Amino acid sequence: MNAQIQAPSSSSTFPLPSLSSTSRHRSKIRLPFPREVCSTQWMCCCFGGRMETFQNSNPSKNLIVGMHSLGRSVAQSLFLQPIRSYSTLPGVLLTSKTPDLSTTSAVGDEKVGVLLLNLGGPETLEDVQPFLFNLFADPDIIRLPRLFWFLQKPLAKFVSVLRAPKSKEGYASIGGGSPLRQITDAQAEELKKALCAKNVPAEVYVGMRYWHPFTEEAIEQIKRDGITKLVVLPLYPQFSISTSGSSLRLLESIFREDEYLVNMQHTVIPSWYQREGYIKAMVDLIEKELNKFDRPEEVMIFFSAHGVPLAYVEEAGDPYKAEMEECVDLIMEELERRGTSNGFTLAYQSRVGPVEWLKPYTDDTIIQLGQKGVKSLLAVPISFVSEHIETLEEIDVEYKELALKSGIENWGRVPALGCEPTFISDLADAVIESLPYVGAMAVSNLEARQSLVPLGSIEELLATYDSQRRELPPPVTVWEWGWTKSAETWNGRAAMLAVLVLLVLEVTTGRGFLNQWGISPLFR
Ligand SMILES: C=CC1=C(C)c2cc3[nH]c(cc4nc(cc5[nH]c(cc1n2)c(C)c5CCC(=O)O)C(CCC(=O)O)=C4C)c(C)c3C=C
Ligand SMILES: [Fe+2]
Repeated sequence: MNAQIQAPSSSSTFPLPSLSSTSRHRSKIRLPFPREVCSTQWMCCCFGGRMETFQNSNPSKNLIVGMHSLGRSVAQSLFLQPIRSYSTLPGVLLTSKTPDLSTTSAVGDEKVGVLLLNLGGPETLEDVQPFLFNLFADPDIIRLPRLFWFLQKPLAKFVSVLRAPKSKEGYASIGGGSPLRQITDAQAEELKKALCAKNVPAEVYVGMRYWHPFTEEAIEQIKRDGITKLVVLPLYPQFSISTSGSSLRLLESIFREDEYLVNMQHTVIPSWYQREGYIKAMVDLIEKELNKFDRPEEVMIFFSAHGVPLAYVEEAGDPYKAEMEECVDLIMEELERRGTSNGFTLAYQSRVGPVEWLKPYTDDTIIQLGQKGVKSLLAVPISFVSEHIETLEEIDVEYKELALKSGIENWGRVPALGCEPTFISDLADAVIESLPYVGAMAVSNLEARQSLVPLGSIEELLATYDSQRRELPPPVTVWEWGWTKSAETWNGRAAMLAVLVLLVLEVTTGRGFLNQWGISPLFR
């Protein structure tokens, strides 16, 4: 084990250890949290000791990977806990997957709730522009330098109006709206049933970041229902500042303001891509689609993940890329264990705006694969567990067309997990495993709240990988003459500044180009 763990102080986070990867080609996983001194007892119980116990009693590699998943997910739910809950760790961690609820008091007098966090999507074409406004108004999506924070909303209005026609076209082509709400509601329903079947009755809520039902609405319902223990489960397998991070940031600000919520015990499972059940469910779906090809062994498995701007990973420390790569490795290892050893590629799709995003890009990669003579391609959407515009339109229509044009003859696509029973059952297990670690909260005064509640820990979690928050250092600082990357960047910045100046003039004087075009009410 190369993991090092912080000694948690009453106000510090439990870190996420870098588990030694079982990957064939992974060099190393970047640790998104600072490596500091560790409470040896805690580390031993939670990781070192536990891993040994499992390895001794169950030498199969399969199981070890599974325990990695368990260790990681439990660790992830733990690192948001206050120090006083960790005296319960060792015993519980060494028990079976389903803890004895009579000792964890997860039910009984307690009312357990699960809050599923998701992105949300426009339900009609009229919703598209306001949905895009909400998305671009999120400082975790458009990250402005501190000096320009006051422009976040006007800029969001501007960008959302500019993008709306293109987005509307996409949503129109998939039936006039996003299926996300319907699918997430169905997942919530199935999760509730799965929890009940595992003897953990719980209410399951859906809180969307950018459209209905908004996270705020879900929280109101949670309060009305008198939930006393809450498990927060973002529906993104891998963590990104722009997705789970943004939702947690919002949740933290809601919790901070609310007396009821400050008193409610909760825990967070920030990412869960390593879970055995999730990996197996993905592999089941891949195998099924592979077998539809005439020659399954010749098919290139093409993982396509939603991209993020490169600076999120390189400057802000977003663990997204590392988690994505590890997730793909785990899936390929499980496939190999089952006797499938196809070639595979990971690429990133859906970039927006002028900055550089994670590479390789999906479109470029498809063209290259065609040039290399690949004839059969199976696309696997990997960053999201529901069908949505980027699977139904971008992959199924745009990338398929590009692939066929590029010389690929046989095309297939793995469906999103949706309500796959193995997947839902694994989510239920993740919730149950996290219950014993739902934190006790401080109630009395602000100081106590700041030092003991997990909320403060969310803040620290966010700060550890995202220390500069919105102030990302410029990706290119030195000017180079010619049609160079730096020239492009500086031109882009100059244009951006000009737009900002025009917007400010528009807002302050009520005159300008938007007025002339008759769209000035945008800023009201
Ligand atoms: C893991 C998943 C996602 C990441 C990471 C992510 C980052 C990210 N997205 C945008 C901009 C847009 N995203 C849009 C839609 C959208 N994004 C995700 C997931 C991730 N986004 C989903 C599931 C959806 C679709 C929801 C649906 O309605 O079906 C859109 C709107 C659609 C469009 O116009 O293309 C935008 C815009 C950025 C800028 C970003 C990282 C900074
Ligand atoms: Fe997105």
